[in-house]
Amino acid sequence: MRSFLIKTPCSSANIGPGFDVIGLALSLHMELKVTVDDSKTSSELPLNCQITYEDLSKSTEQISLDPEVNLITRVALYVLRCHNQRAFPVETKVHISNPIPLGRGLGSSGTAVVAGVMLGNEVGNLGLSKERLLDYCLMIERHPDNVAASLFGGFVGTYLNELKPEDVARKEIPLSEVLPAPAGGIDTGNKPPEPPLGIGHYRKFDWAPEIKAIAIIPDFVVPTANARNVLPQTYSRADVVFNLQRAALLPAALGTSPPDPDMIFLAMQDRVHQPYRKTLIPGLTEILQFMTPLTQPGLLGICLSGAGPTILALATENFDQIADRIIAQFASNNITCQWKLLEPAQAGTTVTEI
Ligand SMILES: Nc1ncnc2c1ncn2[C@@H]1O[C@H](COP(=O)(O)OP(=O)(O)O)[C@@H](O)[C@H]1O
Ligand SMILES: N[C@@H](CCOP(=O)(O)O)C(=O)O
Repeated sequence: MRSFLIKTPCSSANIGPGFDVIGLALSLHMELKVTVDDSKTSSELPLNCQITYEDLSKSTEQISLDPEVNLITRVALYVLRCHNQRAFPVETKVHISNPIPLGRGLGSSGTAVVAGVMLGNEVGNLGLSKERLLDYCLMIERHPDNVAASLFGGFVGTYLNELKPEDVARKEIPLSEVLPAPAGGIDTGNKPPEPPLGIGHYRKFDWAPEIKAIAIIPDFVVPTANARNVLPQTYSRADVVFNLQRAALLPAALGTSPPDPDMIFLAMQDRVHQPYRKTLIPGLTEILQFMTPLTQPGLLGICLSGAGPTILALATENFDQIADRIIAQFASNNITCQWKLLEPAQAGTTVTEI
């Protein structure tokens, strides 16, 4: 019998100008308690796997307990099947405790994908490195900012490699072939497409220890796919240059101690995704405009977290007042919120024997 714990932090992607590039792992962790009972020789469980789910975030969405449907186990099966293992080992039990709210811009799906690749790697005894597991994540999540933060931890800058034409084609295989629709318990025997080597890479940046992250989480869902559909296909040169200037400053601004509020506030401005997502998030325009380090002592910068609707405010003090002002702005649009004071989660995803 083997028992182990997989702990994966949530993420806040983009941090203003770093759309699909910059990510920050935060101290809200999903945990998977896994047991593999190898004293048994066969199992009645579908795909030899039993899932239990503890929702600590009070989300309204029901998470499937079918291992062929649940995102975490589906991703684990993808990794296993790439290595000629068709099902979980007899007999696998996975208990998921999840405090990360779903569809709010705190990387719940990226966290699930990262936990899933880790689960496949561990139960299959595959011995894949985290760097290789990032390739598997990218076959599913497609942008590296949130998954790299959840996998490696901390404040990261990410990029995708220029791949050879045949590898580009493999990387762009439709998601329906990577994670095929559930086959109703019937094993189709198909081997899924393996990721090309070295799709995605990351670099960790410093983070000034004084800086804390306030996450203001509205009580409504914005699916990331919808928030990507409202973005334009092309941008003006002026808007691209505006974001490049700020993204180049951001790591130095957030890594320097003591933090310079004016520099950070400027470095967190964005013209690539936030202006377009305002249509999905009532009050976002006002929230991004009405608070500055001058009007709000302690505030350093403010942005949309991931694809939203969560707002991320970085600050050194007066956390309650900053959160209260943002919550009041949402309340004027009849939207209620919860908020959390978080810190960077430097360790990323960990596996501990228990
Ligand atoms: N722990 C989980 N287990 C299974 N599915 C999950 C889990 N977390 C997220 N998901 C799936 O991901 C969806 C949310 O993904 P997405 O729209 O990208 O929002 P987010 O900004 O939270 O990542 C959920 O609706 C759910 O289908
Ligand atoms: N760069 C992506 C990040 C999505 O993050 P999530 O937390 O909303 O899943 C984007 O902005 O679309």
